[in-house]
Amino acid sequence: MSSSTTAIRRLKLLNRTLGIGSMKHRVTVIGSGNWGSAIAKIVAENAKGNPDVFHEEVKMFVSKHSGSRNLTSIINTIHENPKYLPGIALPPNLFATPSLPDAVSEASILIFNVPHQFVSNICRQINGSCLPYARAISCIKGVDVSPDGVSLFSDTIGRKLGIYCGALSGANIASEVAKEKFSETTIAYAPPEGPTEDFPKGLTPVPEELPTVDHALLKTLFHTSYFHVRVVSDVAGVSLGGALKNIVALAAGFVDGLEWGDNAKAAVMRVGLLEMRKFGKMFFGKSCKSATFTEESCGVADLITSCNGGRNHKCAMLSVRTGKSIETVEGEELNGQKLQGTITAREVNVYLKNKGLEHEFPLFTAVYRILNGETNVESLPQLIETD
Ligand SMILES: NC(=O)C1=CN([C@@H]2O[C@H](COP(=O)(O)OP(=O)(O)OC[C@H]3O[C@@H](n4cnc5c(N)ncnc54)[C@H](O)[C@@H]3O)[C@@H](O)[C@H]2O)C=CC1
Ligand SMILES: O=C(CO)COP(=O)(O)O
Repeated sequence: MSSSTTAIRRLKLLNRTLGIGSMKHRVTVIGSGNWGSAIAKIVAENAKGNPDVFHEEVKMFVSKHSGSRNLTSIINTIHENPKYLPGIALPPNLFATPSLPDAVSEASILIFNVPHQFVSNICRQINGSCLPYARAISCIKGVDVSPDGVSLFSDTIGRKLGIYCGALSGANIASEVAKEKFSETTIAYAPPEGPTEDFPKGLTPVPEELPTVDHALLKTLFHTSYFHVRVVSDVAGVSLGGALKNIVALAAGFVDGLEWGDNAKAAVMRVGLLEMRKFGKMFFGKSCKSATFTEESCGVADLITSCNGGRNHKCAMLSVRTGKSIETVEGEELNGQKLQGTITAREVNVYLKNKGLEHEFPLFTAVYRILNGETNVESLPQLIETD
């Protein structure tokens, strides 16, 4: 490095330290549902608390499909999201906007937090509006499956927008986090250093005037005294844990619906955890670490919380108890919130069937067949029985 480059760097460092001419990150949350609003609350609080790194104003995109007229102006007036996160005060520095271009055009950090079935459409609407050097985090629990391929939503978002996207997932029932009850989460962030298949020219660098987006900065943005963040590099493990546990949570709900007791539920959770890990190993190879499923919040901890207090578990249980379809229960019970497990079970099954691998994942396959009316919940034990 030449002496003049070193001098400029020193000057920038000094300026940054003194707050002169330094740039700050602008943060936007894309999504305003149950988890979208809870995460927006946290990052808005942390943005305000770290004025040297972040602009105080955090934007939150509110879809016109939110099912509540004027939700944007209601949120901005009463600083609460009465549709998706009622009773929780949102910070006044969080600004809701119904416009995606307005939400993303100046943001250097984008946080994606919408039900996974809406991601492709949202990316299509964003394309071309976001900063080329923006960095993103996906809080989405789902996988992007087509008959011949399975992708992480972090990769899908990154590829569609031409920016790097990491992932956040953990044992995080939104209503508990929003009430500031203690929980942990896992963030995975590992941007490539050189050219890759998705980024043949490499990533557009974050301007030097902006604070580096690294593990420490992400912790500053998401960590609180009640929401403990661990940052790792296994994006596949973090994303798959959150997506696949939703299928297992449906199985746990079915079992609870039959009142088969805790041993039965523990059995489907054990088998489910093994299938989650096997899916990661089989389709994501070395980029997915076994330890992520057992050591991080995004793995076994999320499985436990979701199989007890999650929406997938609740709707599956009520479906068995009432004899109503799970889609009917979802419509009646969730006030517009969306299940991810039912869609994921079907998407994963299309992929496994196409590969001739349904038999390798008997629990995932059984859940799909129960949802599809091809078998009944009472058959679960024999469907997951091994030799
Ligand atoms: N709620 C929770 O406890 C947690 C949820 N997650 C994950 O976070 C992601 C987002 O979930 P939530 O915020 O809970 O969403 P939600 O289940 O509350 O769904 C409502 C959201 O969907 C949006 N929406 C509805 N119809 C739409 C459409 N046609 N186009 C675009 N958007 C539409 C609404 O605007 C709103 O943002 C999901 O992948 C979920 O699995 C992760 C951890 C906890
Ligand atoms: O992911 C969750 C908790 O970590 C919430 O799961 P549900 O979508 O089943 O409510």
